[in-house]
Amino acid sequence: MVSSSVLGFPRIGGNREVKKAVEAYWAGKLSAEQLLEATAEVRKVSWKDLKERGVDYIPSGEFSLYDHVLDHATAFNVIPSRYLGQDLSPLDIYFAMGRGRQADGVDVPASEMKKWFDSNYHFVVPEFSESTDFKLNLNRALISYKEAKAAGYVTRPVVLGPLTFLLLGKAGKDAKPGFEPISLLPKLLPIYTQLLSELKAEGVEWVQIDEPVLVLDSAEKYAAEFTSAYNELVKNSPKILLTTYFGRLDSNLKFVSKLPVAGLHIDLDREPGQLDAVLAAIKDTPIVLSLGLVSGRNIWKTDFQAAIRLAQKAQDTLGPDRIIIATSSSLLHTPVSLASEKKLPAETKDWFSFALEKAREVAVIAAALSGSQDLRISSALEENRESIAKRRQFESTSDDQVRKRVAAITPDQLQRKSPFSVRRKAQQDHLKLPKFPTTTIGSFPQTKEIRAARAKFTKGEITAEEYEGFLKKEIEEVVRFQEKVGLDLLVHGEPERNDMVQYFGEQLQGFVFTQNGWVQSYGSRYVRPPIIVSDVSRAAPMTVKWSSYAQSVSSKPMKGMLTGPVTILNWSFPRVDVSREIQSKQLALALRDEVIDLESAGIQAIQVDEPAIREGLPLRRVDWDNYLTWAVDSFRLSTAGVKDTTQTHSHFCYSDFDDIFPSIQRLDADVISIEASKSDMKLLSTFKAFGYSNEIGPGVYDIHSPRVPGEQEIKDRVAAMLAHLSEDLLFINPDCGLKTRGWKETEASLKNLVAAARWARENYP
Ligand code: MET
Ligand SMILES: [Zn+2]
Repeated sequence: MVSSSVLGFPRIGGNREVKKAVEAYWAGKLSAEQLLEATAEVRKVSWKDLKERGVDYIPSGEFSLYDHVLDHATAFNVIPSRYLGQDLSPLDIYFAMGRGRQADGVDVPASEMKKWFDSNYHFVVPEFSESTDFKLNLNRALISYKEAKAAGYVTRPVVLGPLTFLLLGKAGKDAKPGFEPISLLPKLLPIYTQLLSELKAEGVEWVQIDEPVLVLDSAEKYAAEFTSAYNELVKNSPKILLTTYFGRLDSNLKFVSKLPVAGLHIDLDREPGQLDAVLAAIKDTPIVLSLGLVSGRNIWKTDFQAAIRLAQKAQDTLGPDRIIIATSSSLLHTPVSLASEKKLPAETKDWFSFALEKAREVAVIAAALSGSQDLRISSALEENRESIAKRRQFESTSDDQVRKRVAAITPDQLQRKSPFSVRRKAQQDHLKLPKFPTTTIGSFPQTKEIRAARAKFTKGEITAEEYEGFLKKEIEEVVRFQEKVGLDLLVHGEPERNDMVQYFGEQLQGFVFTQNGWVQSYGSRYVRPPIIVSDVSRAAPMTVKWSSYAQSVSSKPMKGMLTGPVTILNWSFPRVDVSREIQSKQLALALRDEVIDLESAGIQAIQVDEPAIREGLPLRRVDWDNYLTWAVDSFRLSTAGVKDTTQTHSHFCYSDFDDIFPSIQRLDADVISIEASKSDMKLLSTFKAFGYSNEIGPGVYDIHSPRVPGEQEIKDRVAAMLAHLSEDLLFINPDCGLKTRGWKETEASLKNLVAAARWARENYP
């Protein structure tokens, strides 16, 4: 019999119960017991839902109040000393690590977060050192297994693998120079052995051990460590399902197929091409293969016929008892259920599958492969065939205008009229910015009033005219504020935006939106990614009204503000019937028209933000060039249509550029702003080493904290920057938008920033 499985489930709860309970606990409105009760209920419902949909292997232990890597670290006693000795409960230590804590005399910043592979989910980076004292504080896998069993469900516990745990971690502050977390493997394995043997003693049949690092190039270096670790772990353990996802095993398959594990999971949604190689490598072993056919990363209904075709191949080679039909990864990256979408047209809704619908999909595919005669299965297959056919038909109805336009893109459309040196002169004459120009990254505080007005407008409680009047008043106030503080290049402040991607998605053709399609970004922060369903085009100008209004009330130059094509694509659920490259170029053309319209409306500087360009980088290095080529071309396509006198800007809120530096240069933006306030100035020497020639504003202070940077502190930063960068190229700005800040600290910080710029003008004339 072919069986079915789900690798992990969203944690938010069907009605955001977990998010609400966690935030209520933080606000002191819920006790720890009440929090745990509320979340236990959500887990119980998830198990029941998965069971009812016919899933054979139901996960447990992957639920989290904040982040599963943080769960794992605290359970294994990997807790930096700064969080200890403050009289905090284990739960509060856990949250302090995730989000920092500033209360009752305790003041500790949060641990670093990083993006989980190429997703928009952030995990808390574990910190290791020679003195890390691994202990099993909590066998979460065992506890959750028992919890599920008591509720009547037999589950397959999920555990983060030892290699992934160490390789995703970093050296803590107390580590000696040159320390590498992987050196702790021998010390760590006994703890895993303890965990696994306790599971075995409890009668657990299978355990899912996640080792997603196996889809990275870097895993190849650790073949010996993987081999010795798993040889050790299998000695006293339930059957191990070694789980990989988000990519392909490639050359790592050589050693992975020889590991003594009972099962292997591969992602066939992302990388269907790896199936043949994997089958060849494991066919003479006893390994059970879990086929990740139902996407854990996107929301499209699975094409059963295509999935069955692929699975049949595996079944022919391995036999029905050695295959499992599974989601490609945890369903963490998808919303809970389509059932709560009341506004999507039925036809559109029929294209999608969220977590619960996906759970049914794995069960149906498995039953079909087992030759089930159940009428419900045959009718599910039939419905799926019809639905997919309808979707294919819809997908084939293209917007020919848009497609032709993409096909007709010429190299000169990617090229500004003159080289930077010529443009720079033209822009100096045109914009007349002083030396060390001051500017901001776009947004100003999104106040309660702004959010309330937006909510009223959405609910129809105020008219479009009233809402527009409100926004114009906001814009004018923000402009007056910037004039008063003395900034040089102004912005309109973005009060109209609900979100930097959603706002544009809502105005473009080709997107649809969910009411309840929440996906975890980090901790209790969830986003609702728009879904791209068809060819993208711009029906009408999107921001021209706001920017030109802002310009009309000031004599200082105004910077237009757009989100870039690659960022809109990476923060949406993309289509799967056309490539990401095509979608990105369609977006780029729509933005190109907007950029040209802004210019025609008298806007002399235009910023196109691309904060997501780096996270979209493929996991395998061989795939980088292709991605970077179309990503950079898309940015150029959106910005290169303007005159030499118009200054283009771009913004990235990170500083990890070493790997992609030539691509940043190739964007050929006149000015870029980057996050350099938290990193040291080493970054800037990279710019110097690569001979970066255009203008640049490395953030002079960190906007992620309410702390006001002193005037002297900013002067010192500017001076340090000038040791690396030419004084003619330096812009002075914060390191990201100010939307999450309050007005008080914004005013104080920007005054100091302007004072520092004035000081620089006097001291570096
Ligand atoms: C995450 S980058 C944000 C850029 C945007 N223009 C803002 O200021 O909010
Ligand atoms: Zn930013």
